[in-house]
Amino acid sequence: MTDAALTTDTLAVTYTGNRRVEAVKGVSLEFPRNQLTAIIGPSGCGKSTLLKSLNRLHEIQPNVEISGDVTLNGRSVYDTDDPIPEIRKRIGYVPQEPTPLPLSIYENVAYGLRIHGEFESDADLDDRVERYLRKVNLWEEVEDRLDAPGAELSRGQIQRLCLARSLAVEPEVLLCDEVTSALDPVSAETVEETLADLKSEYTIVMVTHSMDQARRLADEIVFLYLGEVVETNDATSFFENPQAERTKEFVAGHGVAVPDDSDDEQSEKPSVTPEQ
Ligand SMILES: Nc1ncnc2c1ncn2[C@@H]1O[C@H](COP(=O)(O)OP(=O)(O)OP(=O)(O)O)[C@@H](O)[C@H]1O
Repeated sequence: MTDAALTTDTLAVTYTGNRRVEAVKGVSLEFPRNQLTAIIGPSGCGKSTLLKSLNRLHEIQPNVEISGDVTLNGRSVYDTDDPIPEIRKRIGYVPQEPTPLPLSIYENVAYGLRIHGEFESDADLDDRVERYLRKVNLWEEVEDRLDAPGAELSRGQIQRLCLARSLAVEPEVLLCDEVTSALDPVSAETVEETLADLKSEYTIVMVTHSMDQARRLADEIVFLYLGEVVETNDATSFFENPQAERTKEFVAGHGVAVPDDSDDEQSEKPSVTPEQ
């Protein structure tokens, strides 16, 4: 049986604004411990919505309904009295856009540790900041300018700084939402190399548009289509021996886009009904 750090049980997410959109439709998944799982699928299939619902990040926007559950190391993420910041500490999130805090390089990493009071002395804080900058392969590039603003770094360096900030509070799971797609190819490669180094030590769930990146990095693949899981498998089996017809088409590079609403009334798209 899989040793799963994170599981979902018939998790469903519906946007209830001007129109109802069933973005994630009753998804049950297991994310294995200390492995990198890539969530892939065509644009609009619900990848980001699924990722954000894993640590309740979607709750920062109005008009979202959720049912089902997420379990982190045996404890419900939804049916709990734990404060949401505590949940998001245990399940970290790195967004697509590299976003430094308006603080120094050092303080960007120290930030969460200071908030959660998780250091014993200044020397301990220094050690932790260095440890996590090393983990993301950034220490040697910044050790002589730790007091400089984080925003002065290159975008690839900032994204690694954001990874260090997330890792410093020792999350049980790390969510990565297209973390290389806003970067130039060289920066994207350095961030990808960092994820490759981290993945045996952390449970990582990553959304990516890049099949090549999923092939290079992922241990496990979840293929979503129209808010449902079409296929999930270890990466080698998924790419070399896809089972579902939809997966075969997707892997072969076909059927990539969810049809546009305006093209065809009968076309497949996330279930949308007008607001009552
Ligand atoms: N805040 C929102 N309000 C209403 N509908 C939304 C909202 N966010 C996403 N959606 C809809 O939910 C569906 C899933 O969107 P989501 O962003 O999760 O897909 P995705 O697979 O991550 O897309 P992409 O690959 O383009 O980033 C889409 O139909 C989208 O239009």
